[in-house]
Amino acid sequence: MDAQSTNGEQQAALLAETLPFMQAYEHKTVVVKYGGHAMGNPELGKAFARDIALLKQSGINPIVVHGGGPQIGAMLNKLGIESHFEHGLRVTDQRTVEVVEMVLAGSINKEIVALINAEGEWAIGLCGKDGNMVFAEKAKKTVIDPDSNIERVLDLGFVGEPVEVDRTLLDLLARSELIPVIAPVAPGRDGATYNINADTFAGAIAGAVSASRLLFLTDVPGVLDREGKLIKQLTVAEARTLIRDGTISGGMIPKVETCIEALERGVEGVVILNGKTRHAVLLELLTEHGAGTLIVR
Ligand SMILES: Nc1ncnc2c1ncn2[C@@H]1O[C@H](COP(=O)(O)OP(=O)(O)O)[C@@H](O)[C@H]1O
Ligand SMILES: CC(=O)N[C@@H](CCC(=O)OP(=O)(O)O)C(=O)O
Repeated sequence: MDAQSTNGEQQAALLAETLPFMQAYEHKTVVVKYGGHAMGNPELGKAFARDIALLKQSGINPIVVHGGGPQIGAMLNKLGIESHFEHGLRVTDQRTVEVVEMVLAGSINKEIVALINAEGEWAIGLCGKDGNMVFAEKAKKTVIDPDSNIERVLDLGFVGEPVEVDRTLLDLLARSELIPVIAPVAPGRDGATYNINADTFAGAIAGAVSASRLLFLTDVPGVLDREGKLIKQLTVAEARTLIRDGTISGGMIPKVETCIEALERGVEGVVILNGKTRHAVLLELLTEHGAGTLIVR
């Protein structure tokens, strides 16, 4: 067989594999959470934007929710503002929330919009404030102290939890050429601006629009066990045990908690995968060999 026909056969095999997936997702909504740790490499950023553009061109309805934790950290550092995390969430005072809004809804949001637009699509940058999309309340987070086993309430300042999501604007955009790119900042009915963990925000959006898939792009292959090996599938009960025993820690906690809530809200499939793999989104959605950790009921 000559090289040309081998190449042709490979292309046909690839098409045969991807077409049924494309058909299955046609007109379906896929929420992609693009984490701050998965950003930063221009080549990978372009590949991510290409994937999102291709989804839209294939008749799928992508919604991007992005984070930017490391980028917020760098800006706070520059400004000499200290910040620390509790249970994976940034304790946020008034000055910090101003920086969070500037970095998330400002520079990062517009960078992602520009990357997708450069792929020939029409992206629109939003945050929870736009179109009355999301309203938040001060987060009421409690944790059990592992030493004393006593529950304590965390005061995280202007950290919010989404309590109302209005899908009107997202439904309008789904019927248009526009791809929403959303920063996890939202107003409260009290007039304050809240900093919302991007994973939590993505879960709330995915739940409100009854997404078919919610993908979390991060900087690790998925949920890892104590030996650092990828766990390909996790039930909700197993995930809760791994949080309790400390195998899942830091930023992975809100991610996994969100996966659990999203499944409970009726999102069909939730996956945590490595955003540093080229074309991670396309590979996950359109091929048999899904990467990352699939969380199931
Ligand atoms: N069991 C675990 N498996 C994988 N990652 C974990 C685990 N426990 C904690 N982590 C940490 O969670 C991080 C991913 O969460 P986070 O830093 O919030 O990323 P992102 O910015 O993508 O949301 C990983 O880089 C890793 O350091
Ligand atoms: C309350 C809270 O922790 N908010 C996050 C929002 C950004 C975020 O979640 O970004 P990643 O997805 O890149 O981690 C923060 O201030 O870092």
